[in-house]
Amino acid sequence: MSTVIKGGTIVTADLSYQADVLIEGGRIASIGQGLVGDKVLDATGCYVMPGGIDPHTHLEMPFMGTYSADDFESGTRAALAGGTTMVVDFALPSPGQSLLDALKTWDNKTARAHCDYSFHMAVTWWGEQVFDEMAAVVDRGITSFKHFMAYKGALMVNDDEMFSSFRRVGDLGGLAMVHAENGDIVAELSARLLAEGNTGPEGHAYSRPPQVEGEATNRAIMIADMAGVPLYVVHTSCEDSHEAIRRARQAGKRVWGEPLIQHLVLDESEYFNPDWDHAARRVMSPPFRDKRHQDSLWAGLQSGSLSCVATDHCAFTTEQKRTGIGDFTKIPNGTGGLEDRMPVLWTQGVGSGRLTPNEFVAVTSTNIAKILNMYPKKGAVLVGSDADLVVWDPEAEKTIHASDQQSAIDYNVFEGIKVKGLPRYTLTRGVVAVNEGKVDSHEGHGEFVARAPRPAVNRALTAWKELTARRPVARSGIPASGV
Ligand SMILES: NC(=O)NCCC(=O)O
Ligand SMILES: [Zn+2]
Ligand SMILES: [Zn+2]
Repeated sequence: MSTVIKGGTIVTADLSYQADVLIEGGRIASIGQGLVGDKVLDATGCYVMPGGIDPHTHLEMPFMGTYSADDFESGTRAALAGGTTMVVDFALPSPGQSLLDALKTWDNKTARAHCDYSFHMAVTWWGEQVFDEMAAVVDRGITSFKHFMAYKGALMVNDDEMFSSFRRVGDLGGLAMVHAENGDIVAELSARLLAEGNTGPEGHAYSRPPQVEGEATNRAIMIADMAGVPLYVVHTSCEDSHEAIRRARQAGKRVWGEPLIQHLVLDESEYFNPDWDHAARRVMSPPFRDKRHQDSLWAGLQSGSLSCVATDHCAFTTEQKRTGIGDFTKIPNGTGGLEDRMPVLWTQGVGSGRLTPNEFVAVTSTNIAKILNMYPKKGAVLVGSDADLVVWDPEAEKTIHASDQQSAIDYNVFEGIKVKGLPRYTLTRGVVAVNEGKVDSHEGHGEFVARAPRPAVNRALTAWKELTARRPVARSGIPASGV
């Protein structure tokens, strides 16, 4: 059966034009005028865009003694409700665990996924086994490797481990990723704050000032440069980190930065709320910042120095957050946003004139599809691309309330925010998952998306490194090695 989307304006990262889209077998079969299909979706007054891709989620993630509350069922349902048609989650070996065992665990979480998904692999420890298994992970279609520079004593890796891992990622044609915060300093500041009686959720923000992020971002950039590997910096939250990324890009380094929708629109005043639950529900790393940092992130999206907007969706219930009463370091870190990323970014970005509709598509879908080497299967409206599409009604409005969200948690950090711009239809590989604004998605429809290495960038970096490498000076009569 074929489906035709009629009467809309196609909006991609580089073009806007009026055309119908014909879908057959889950893919875009034709784009043009007057197309005919078995089923018709009316897109009059709407934009037809590539579905969103969220490159940063933690569904059913074991973390800080518990599991994040949204799994691949509720998480991907929430994604589709908000116009996101693919998520990329993190397979997370515990320190000492085989990467391939961790991958099996993550494979087993996905049976009920409503939309397509892929994985990044986290490198949480280093050794010969990790070195060897990374090749098998790449063969499985997972080519991006995340390193935590924070969470000391749990997930954090040190500089020597990161350098070894980055070099291996480079050789395999992969992408290095970092959670950039100086974990040693965070641990020191946390201990001092607790000793001084600063035990509330605001202590979390005080323990992670922008400097810890700026320092770690710059360090990761320099280590990646020395290793000859491209680098993706997740949840860039502040000018200090953005500045390091901007400078690196101006110097020709292959570095990308990812702000979160939370950091773009929510600020640190949330942590000063006298209601403990309110503040703790917003505890995440890095924490929310002030307006100066938010302006920097928006400017980065506008100018291209920041590339993708994600959610880092890692949702915990109020009950789970309360583990940290009396000690902020025990509050599970993470917030939700999968259902809200696209409508909130559209409203506060396109609605305010800070982003064009084309830039919106670039930062929610196309850029990451290219960075993760799945373009134009994903992130495009082209003949042959997967029909992961959102028919976006720029006039549809709602106020965000936890009471009508898909996520399993009991609150929403965007509660009360008004959005204008919502999906009329969301299609996942041609199957309608949001119909006339109502969620009607299909458990188990989601498939794993394997990604091939992208050796061209890595080869270019390696070739340049080799060409410019420091070499021994040949001296007549003096042997290179001692006698
Ligand atoms: N960001 C956060 O606070 N929780 C999820 C894990 C991570 O990305 O650091
Ligand atoms: Zn992180
Ligand atoms: Zn994360």
